[in-house]
Amino acid sequence: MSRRQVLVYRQLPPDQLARIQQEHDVVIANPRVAGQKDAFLKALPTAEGMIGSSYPIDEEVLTLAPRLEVISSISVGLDQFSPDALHRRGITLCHTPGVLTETVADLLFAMVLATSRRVAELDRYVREGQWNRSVGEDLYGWDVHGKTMGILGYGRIGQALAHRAALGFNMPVLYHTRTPVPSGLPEGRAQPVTLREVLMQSDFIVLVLPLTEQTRGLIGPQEFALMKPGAILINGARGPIVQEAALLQALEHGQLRAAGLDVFDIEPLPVDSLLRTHPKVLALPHVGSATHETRRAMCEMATTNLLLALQGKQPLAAYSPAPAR
Ligand SMILES: NC(=O)c1ccc[n+]([C@@H]2O[C@H](COP(=O)([O-])OP(=O)(O)OC[C@H]3O[C@@H](n4cnc5c(N)ncnc54)[C@H](O)[C@@H]3O)[C@@H](O)[C@H]2O)c1
Ligand SMILES: O=C(O)[C@H](O)CO
Repeated sequence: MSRRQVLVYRQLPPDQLARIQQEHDVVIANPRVAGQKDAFLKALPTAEGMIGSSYPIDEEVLTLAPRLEVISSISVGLDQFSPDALHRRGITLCHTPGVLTETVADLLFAMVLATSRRVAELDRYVREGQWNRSVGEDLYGWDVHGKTMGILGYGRIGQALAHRAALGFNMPVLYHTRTPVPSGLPEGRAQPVTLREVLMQSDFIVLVLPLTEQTRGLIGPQEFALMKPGAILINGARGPIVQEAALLQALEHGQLRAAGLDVFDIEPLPVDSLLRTHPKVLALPHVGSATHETRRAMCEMATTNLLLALQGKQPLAAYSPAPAR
């Protein structure tokens, strides 16, 4: 097996990098790190494999990389790529589904609890020295157990979230997804419904579906208007699925009680974003899968995917286009 040229465009644990270096010649250049963009661009013309994440591999990048055969993304989401275009060009696109499912579901549920019980807001209250008497109603939160959980996108993570809600917190679950699937829960604990029904009937609306042409801007003024007054929106999917201006309006007008956001239109969130300082927003820096165990598992899986694909073998998980109907 001949050595190939691999471009590593995000930091890997040393042992995973060593696995690649054992078989291939490696250039390390992260275009998001100051001073490394030129090295990234310079490596593209000879790159046959790439591994990384969080950087758009667009037409401009691909035009510079005519020898590319494999891209291994350290993510489950494929929105940094044009998967069908890559497929047409014969480039294998691998990703890391499954190994992060439970970790992301944990974080989504943490956001449900934190927004409803006002955890971050009350932490600020104590730190700022405002706790000088028993708290009054103005600082009370709202119960989570028994409330209705609405999930948009009932795939791996959506189902793991539904388990936590239904079995851990006795919450009725409503879900809407592109491809109908059984709930995976005991009879009567979760129901597939329309998007409109999720929006109208849920106390919590959690987004955990991919960013695609169909889902971009999916939640806008009309969808916010359908929500129960006092609903809480959690976006653990991708920022552009929610229209940020409409989200701010819904928070301002009291339609939404709070929003828990792990993802944003522009990441990192610009310092002048109104979402950064909004009192009803719980903002996290895209950390759904960011635990030591899971980020390591993602890097291992992505490395294995890259090595298998460069050997001409089937990777553990690769994109394949939906069959034509
Ligand atoms: N915040 C984070 O750090 C983080 C971490 C992992 C994943 N994610 C996001 O979560 C997404 C889901 O991950 P997963 O592993 O559960 O994927 P998955 O493929 O198992 O599930 C996605 C679900 O969304 C549904 N869906 C797709 N298009 C839809 C549409 N137009 N309307 C309704 N439903 C639609 C699919 O039918 C599927 O059930 C990823 O694509 C990624 O964007 C975010
Ligand atoms: O899609 C994913 O895996 C997460 O959002 C991390 O990028």
